[in-house]
Amino acid sequence: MIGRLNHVAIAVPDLEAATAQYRDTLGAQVGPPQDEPDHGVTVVFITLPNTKIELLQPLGDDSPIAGFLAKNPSGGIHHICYEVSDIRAARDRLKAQGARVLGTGEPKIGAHGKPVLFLHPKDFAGTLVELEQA
Ligand SMILES: CC[C@@H](C(=O)O)C(=O)SCCNC(=O)CCNC(=O)[C@H](O)C(C)(C)COP(=O)(O)OP(=O)(O)OC[C@H]1O[C@@H](n2cnc3c(N)ncnc32)[C@H](O)[C@@H]1OP(=O)(O)O
Ligand SMILES: [Co+2]
Repeated sequence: MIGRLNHVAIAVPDLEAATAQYRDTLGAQVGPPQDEPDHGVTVVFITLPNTKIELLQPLGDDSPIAGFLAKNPSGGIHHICYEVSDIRAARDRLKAQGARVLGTGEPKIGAHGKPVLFLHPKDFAGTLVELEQA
C-alpha cells in the first residue's frame, strides 16, 4: 500500500541553526522557512537526490512537536512520511486493522499542498508515520 518515502522529519530547537548546518556544513540544497499554522510548525525542506528532509520547529502555543522537543531538547527524528495513492482508502484499511489515526481522522492539507494523515507511533514500532497522498 505505501509507496515512496516522501520525507524524514527532524524536530529542532533552532530552525535557523539547523538550516545553516545542512546548507553550509553538509552542502545540501535547502528551501525557505514555511509557516504551517494549521499544523503548529514552521518547516524547511532539504532536497536530497532520493528524498527530502523536513526540519520542524514549533509554531504557536500548542504545537504537536512541543512535547517531543521537551523530551529531546537537542532535537531528533520526529516522523517519516510515506506516499499513498488514495489516502482515504489507506486510512480505512489501517483503521480496520486496528491502527490509530491521529486527530479527527480527516486528512489535512500538508506542506506540499496535498492531503496528509498521521498514525500513532505506538502502533508502528515507536515511529510516528505520516501518509501523504501522492
Ligand atoms: C508541515 C505539515 C506536515 C507535513 O506536510 O509534512 C507535518 O509534518 S506536521 C508535523 C507535526 N504534526 C504532527 O506531529 C501531528 C501528529 N502528532 C500528534 O498528534 C502528536 O504529536 C502525538 C504523536 C499524538 C504525540 O502527542 P504528544 O502529546 O506530544 O505526546 P504524548 O505524550 O501523548 O505521546 C504519547 C507517546 O508517544 C510518544 N511519542 C510522541 N511523539 C512521538 C514521535 N514523534 N515519535 C515517537 N514516539 C513519540 C511519546 O514519547 C509517548 O510515549 P510514552 O512516553 O512511552 O508514553
Ligand atoms: Co511531515
